[in-house]
Amino acid sequence: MRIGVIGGGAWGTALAQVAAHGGREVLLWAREPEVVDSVTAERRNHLFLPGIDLSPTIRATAALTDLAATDALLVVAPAQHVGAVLAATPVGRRPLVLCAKGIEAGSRRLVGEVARAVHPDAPIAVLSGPTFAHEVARGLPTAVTLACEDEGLRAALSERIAAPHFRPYGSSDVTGAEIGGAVKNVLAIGCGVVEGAGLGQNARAALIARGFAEMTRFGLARGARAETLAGLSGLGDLVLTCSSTSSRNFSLGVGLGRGEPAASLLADRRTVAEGAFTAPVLAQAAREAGVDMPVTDAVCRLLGGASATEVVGALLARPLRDEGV
Ligand SMILES: NC(=O)c1ccc[n+]([C@@H]2O[C@H](COP(=O)([O-])OP(=O)(O)OC[C@H]3O[C@@H](n4cnc5c(N)ncnc54)[C@H](O)[C@@H]3O)[C@@H](O)[C@H]2O)c1
Ligand SMILES: O=P(O)(O)OC[C@H](O)CO
Repeated sequence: MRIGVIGGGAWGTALAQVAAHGGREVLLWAREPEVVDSVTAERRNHLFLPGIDLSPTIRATAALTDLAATDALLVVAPAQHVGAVLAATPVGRRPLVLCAKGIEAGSRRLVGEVARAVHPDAPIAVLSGPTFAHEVARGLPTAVTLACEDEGLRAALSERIAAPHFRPYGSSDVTGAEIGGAVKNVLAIGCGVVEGAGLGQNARAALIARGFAEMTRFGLARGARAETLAGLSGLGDLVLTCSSTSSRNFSLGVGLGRGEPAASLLADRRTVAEGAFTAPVLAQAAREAGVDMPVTDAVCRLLGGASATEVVGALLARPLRDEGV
């Protein structure tokens, strides 16, 4: 199976490195000409994944049409751009493995829904989990969820993507795998705020636990399975992203918690903090589904300029309730 990767950011490049394990050929499409040039000439991606020597079997291209020569595509463009990039990609009936974590603004569609609308004949899989790109690219042990309804395709993709340090666990719950990854980015911004505002580790643990409760409420309402949300792509990724400044979402929250305005934190950044785009869409989708998501609403207020003191005070002042989901 020849693998194509759409997106030469940190994660697309790290996944290309995994897929190239053992000398297997990979074609990486990057939007930035300097990425194509540096991967081709130096086996490096200075822009998005500096310091990593890439496999010589990764070939880079600036032409999406070149991906016609591959058998399966890993889609690693940011969630807000997946629709446009896929529309320009020859796909047909080839499997799309979706690796972006987010919900499309405007349409409020999960990435899988976007991909199905653009390429209805392509089978869909989702790869998601606790995966900092720089760790994966360095060969550190990592496990992910690989969700696909078709059992045979799931097994074939898992075999093809697995490497000694990179272990996919199969699931048929595509929606659950998508929702965990999208929601955890929003919650990670909240955890970053707790850190930046100096609110303590008790508050962070409470936010992770109550955030997981609202991820579960939203996921179940959208047809996800509880076991998926409690697995690598849900709780596993939530714990990772809520605990480290290696996370762009957590770091954005740290800045907000210190009182820096969202606009300046987001301006001119080359890397993506998906939660900032997903938060308002998720809040709207939750309202429409009648699902209570107070932490997500709080993150929206913080992104809109409200102070951490005011937002956290309002969260704590909500009426007392039983724990549960
Ligand atoms: N970096 C990680 O550790 C990691 C891990 C797992 C999942 N992800 C997810 O992977 C996705 C891609 O993130 P990343 O970290 O590789 O990106 P990145 O932050 O390293 O780089 C930004 C990416 O956005 C692309 N981009 C910017 N504007 C674009 C446009 N108009 N059209 C198409 N592409 C555009 C750039 O080409 C680049 O590939 C995100 O959904 C992210 O949540 C990232
Ligand atoms: O840097 P973040 O916040 O986009 O997180 C990266 C990955 O999604 C962690 O699994």
